Amino acid sequence: MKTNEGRCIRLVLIWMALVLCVYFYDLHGRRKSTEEGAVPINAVTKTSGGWRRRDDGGAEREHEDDNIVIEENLAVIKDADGSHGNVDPEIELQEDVLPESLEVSENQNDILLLSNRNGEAASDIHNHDGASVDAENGVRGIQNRMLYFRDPKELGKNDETKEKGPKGSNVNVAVHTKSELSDPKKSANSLGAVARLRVAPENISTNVDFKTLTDNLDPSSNKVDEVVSLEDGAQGAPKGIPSIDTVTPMMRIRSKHRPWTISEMGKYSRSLFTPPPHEAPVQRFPKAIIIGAGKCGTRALLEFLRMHPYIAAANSEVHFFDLDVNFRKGLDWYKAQMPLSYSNQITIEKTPSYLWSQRAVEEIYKLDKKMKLMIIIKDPVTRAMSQATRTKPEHPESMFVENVAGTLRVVNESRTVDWGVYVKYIKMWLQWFPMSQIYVIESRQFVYNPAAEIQQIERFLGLPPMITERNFYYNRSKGFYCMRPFHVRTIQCLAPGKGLPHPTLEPRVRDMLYNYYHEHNEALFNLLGRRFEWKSRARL
Ligand SMILES: Nc1ncnc2c1ncn2[C@@H]1O[C@H](COP(=O)(O)OS(=O)(=O)O)[C@@H](OP(=O)(O)O)[C@H]1O
Repeated sequence: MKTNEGRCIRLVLIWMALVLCVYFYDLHGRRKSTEEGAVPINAVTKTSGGWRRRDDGGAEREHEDDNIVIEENLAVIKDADGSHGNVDPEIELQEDVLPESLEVSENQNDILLLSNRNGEAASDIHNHDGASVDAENGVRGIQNRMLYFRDPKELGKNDETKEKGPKGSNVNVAVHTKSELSDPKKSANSLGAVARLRVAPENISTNVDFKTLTDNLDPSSNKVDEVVSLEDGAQGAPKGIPSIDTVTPMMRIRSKHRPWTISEMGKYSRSLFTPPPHEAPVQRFPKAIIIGAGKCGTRALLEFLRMHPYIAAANSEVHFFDLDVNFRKGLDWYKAQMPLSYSNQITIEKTPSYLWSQRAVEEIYKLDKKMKLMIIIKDPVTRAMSQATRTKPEHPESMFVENVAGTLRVVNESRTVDWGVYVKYIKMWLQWFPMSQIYVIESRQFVYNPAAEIQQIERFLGLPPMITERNFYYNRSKGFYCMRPFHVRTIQCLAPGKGLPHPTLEPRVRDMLYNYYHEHNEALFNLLGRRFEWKSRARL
């Protein structure tokens, strides 16, 4: 009897101890999640001055000074400067690089979509037709932005693929450009292009951070299982590859820091974006285009605008209207370059050389008389220098002046010089479009205060005002603002190739250029009805 009683008491005590453990564990967990600042997504609403958060008891709290970053299904509260919490080190957005981070998601397809750091599909990086790939080691080809791997059901069926393992194992993929492959040094160093894909078990979605992985990979240790060579300019995919429509997707790889995708926008917060009910997203022609000017900040402008949930922006420069090779492909091809969008979004693209193309003016007008056009311009001498910096001539002066019979003259027929005569080109557009459809931004204003400029563009495009200073982060070492999009917790800066120091130009040549541009700039200020603080005529 006594033993039974004792047993009962012991059981009760164990039960109580268990209850207490669960209670403290739960309490600790809750506290931890509050300390980390993560709350369910449906508990936060965006307000004009910040965020409103509803706590468990239903009480509402304003977070004016805090920055709430929407992550997968949580809203993470951070200090206003973004320093609190786990903000990743800066992530560079690169224009012409290979995948930075890949995600394998879902379980029923045999398609891999490779994106670069901009979220651009691999085939887009090199050409718009798709690129051929090394068909060995399970890689079947690339088509319509999709890279096809051997059906994982086949993995393990022969020696070649066995080591890659069945579902749930890791596969390392190296993606190289053709030029990288032909240069052994570059190839060895191109670990930046290696990523490990997880052949996902059911419904597991894995984020693979490219940078972290590459740190762990040793090029000499032959750890790469797949080598994908993207041939520049190669046409189409190997035969026999089913089209996207006929293949059930099994794995989709996408850039972790890729731009906002529409299917996610509504999911994150309906206060940020609400797709029209019962509507499937489709590709549409742009309603607004950044037409130029090259080297004046067009990429920054596009990426900053892309943060707006009601904007769907094409990733790469499309070059449809200016390049014969693309123009010949027709408007269907053009539309196919556009991202999926809902009818309440505005599709935009940027191709900085449209500004200088007569055909672009006429064809864009034919496509849509109501097209909104955005032009960002900078001091033309700085623009010319920016262009010269990219081509790295030993004597940049040779790009601007020539010696004719012992006298120096500005080579005004050279494109580097001529493209800075903005007034001539804006007038060309004005022959077809009214000024009310053309928005001109001055690059320096944009560099110093991007939020204010983007807010004006929101008005120009008729978009709900959403972008604020909170979406920007000033990077002192770069001297530029970087982005803090709504939906990712990283700060995103433009590629390091932007903002490189310009070579010094011989003062005499620089002054000649300023003198050359003087009257054109004056004509531009008259046309626009405002002046920019550009250096004026120099004394020679
Ligand atoms: N936020 C931010 N981050 C980085 N760079 C910025 C930014 N805003 C403007 N810029 C300026 O953009 C210049 C490059 O212009 P584009 O993007 O139009 O170049 S391109 O025509 O697409 O090649 C580039 O010119 P350079 O300084 O000569 O590289 C930058 O000055």
